[in-house]
This record gives sequence, C-alpha cells and structure tokens, in this order.
Amino acid sequence: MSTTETQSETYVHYHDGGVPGKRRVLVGTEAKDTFNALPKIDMRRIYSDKIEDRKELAKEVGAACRDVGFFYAVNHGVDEHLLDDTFADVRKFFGLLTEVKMEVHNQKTEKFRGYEAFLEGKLDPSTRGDLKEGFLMGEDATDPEQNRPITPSTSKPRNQWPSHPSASFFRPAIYAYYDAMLTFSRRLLRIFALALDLPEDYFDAITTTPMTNVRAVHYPPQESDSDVGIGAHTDFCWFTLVCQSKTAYPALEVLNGNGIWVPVEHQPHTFVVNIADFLKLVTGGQWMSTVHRVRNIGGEERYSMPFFFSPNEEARVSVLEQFRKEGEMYERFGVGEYFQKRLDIDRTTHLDGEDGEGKRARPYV
Ligand SMILES: O=C(O)CCC(=O)C(=O)O
Ligand SMILES: [Fe+2]
Repeated sequence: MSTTETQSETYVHYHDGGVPGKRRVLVGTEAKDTFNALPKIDMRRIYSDKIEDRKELAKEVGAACRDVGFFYAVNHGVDEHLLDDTFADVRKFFGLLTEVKMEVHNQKTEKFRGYEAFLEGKLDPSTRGDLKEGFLMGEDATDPEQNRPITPSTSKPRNQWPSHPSASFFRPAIYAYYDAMLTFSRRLLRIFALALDLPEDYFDAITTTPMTNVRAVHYPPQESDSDVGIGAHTDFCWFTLVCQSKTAYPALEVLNGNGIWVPVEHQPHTFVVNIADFLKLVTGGQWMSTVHRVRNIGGEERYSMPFFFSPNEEARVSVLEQFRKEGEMYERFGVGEYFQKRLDIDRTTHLDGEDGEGKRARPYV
C-alpha cells in the first residue's frame, strides 16, 4: 500500500494540498536531520495572565510547528470527563442501526456534512477505500446551538442531525465537545500569533465566526495490511486538534523528512495538534503541514474526534509580511473560496478509481 520501489529507491505516496505527492525514503548516509517523535508541550501556560508565560509557551509551539508540524498538547484544560463522555457517545452513535445513520448520509448535503459510510472515503487510490465510518458537522448559523446571526449567505442549513429517538443523545454530546474545542482553539490561535511574532490578537478579527468541523470517526480493526483507516494526506484547514481513543498499538502515523512513519502513541486526555495547509501557506511554507495516516492494525476498535479550525469564510488572507521575499508578488485569497477550491480538487482526485472516472467524490477537510 502506498509504497513503491524502483531498482534502488523507495517512495512513500500521499495527498498533499489535495494533489498526489511522493517522498523518497532516505536511509543510512542519505538520511536527513528530521524528527523521530512528536514533541510534548505543556499547555498550562495558555491560561496564565502573564504575557511572559504565554510567550514562552509560544516559543515551544513555534519550534514544533516549524520542525515537525505536529505536537502533543498536554494539560490543555479541556474537561477530561467531557472528553470521556464524548467518546462514549461517539461509540454509541456508531453502534446504532445503519438506517439511523444513513438518514443523514453526507451525500445529501452540499458540504458533505453527516454520515460517511465505510470505504466511501479514499485518500489513497491504491486501496479499496478508507476503512472507517465518520460523522461530520461544522459551522452552521441555522443550528441554534451556535448562537450566530443568520445572514442571507448562511441561511441554508449545512449540518444534518439524525431524527430517530435512539440517536437523540448525539447532537447535544457533539455540541458540548464542539464548544469546548472551539474555545480552546481560539486561545491556541493567540499562541500561534505570538509564535509568529505577531500581536496576540492578530487573528481575532478574522476568526469571529470561523470555519470549523468536528469529525467523529470509527476505525474498525483492519485485517489486511493493504487496508488503511485513512490514507496518507495533509489536512485542509488552519490547524487540527485530534483526540484519539486508547489503543495499545498506535494507529495514527506521521511522515518524517526521511519518508519514515513515526507512530503517535495514545496519551490519555491529550490532544494531538497539527498544522494544516492554510497555515503552511500564510507562513510561506515555514510551518509544516505534515503528512499523516491511520492504520488500525492492533486488533482494537478505534475512535477519534478531530476538530478542524480555519478563519471566517469571508476573510481574505495572504502570506504574512515577515515571510515574503523581495520582488515576489503575493495573492490575497478568500478563505471560503480557497476551501471550496480544495473541495473541488478533491472532487476530481479522490474518486473511486485511479483514472479519475470514479463514481463518487470524497469531500475532505
Ligand atoms: O483519526 C486520526 O487520528 C486522524 C484523522 C485525520 O487525520 C483526519 O481526519 O484528517
Ligand atoms: Fe488528517
């Protein structure tokens, strides 16, 4: 799966920025200086009222974003009981009857919100599809829980929620998690601003009603080595926070600069934070949007709950001043438009078949 060998070279294949890419596996004297583990960052200082503490945290965060693109956020302050309860409810949701889940099948909405069935996603065309089922929700002014003004551009519902009484627990459970993750993300974004030598509130104005998603995912244990839970990819947003359920064998893997997959062990109640394509873009590539995948080969059911964060849909952004090279022109782009462009790339590249003539597009954040 997703590895090819020529006479003397091995390549790892992935989707980067929505388009296929590959990386040569470098060993021995060819190996570069790269990471072999994810840094662990103690986030307690995010709540400090001393700017020096927050700046010190930002320094560590900035180094991780530059050198790895991934880090563990420990002591993040989000209620651990809430995380446990959400996992329990996510597990319960995926255990519901297929008809109950299929009522909100993601193909019924423009933004592919709702339920994604097994093997419908396919990030690695050499596989039969992603061995996972998922549920995606996100910013939607028509959901009263979000307490947002409805404007003409936001007046159409985006999310879908199951109506069967057996699923009534799910919506409030996901919203409790969504609210907590959104609050934490806003604080984290302020640390990112400091890490980029910007005023702490630099991104506040463009993140008043951010584009966000919670995706709840269930990965059954995979029996075949040629399967994959989610094919190798980079994320398509500003940054992602992942909570993963406990499995003895690590399932999430991150690709280092030598084309070696680095396992991301489960750490109780921590978030795995990763920088995604948009932040790579605005930092002129200084921050890494690192390729990752999931292979659930340890024989246990696995659940994860990524939270994806991007600025307001109507915000316009560009490469930050300090990352610009003299004489180069830098385009400003609309966050929503850029997002849509990525969805469109995915519509043509994440199809059921390598020839791009497949039956089904796979939306991807
Ligand atoms: O399940 C995980 O740990 C990661 C999922 C992921 O990479 C994604 O949904 O983009
Ligand atoms: Fe991802």
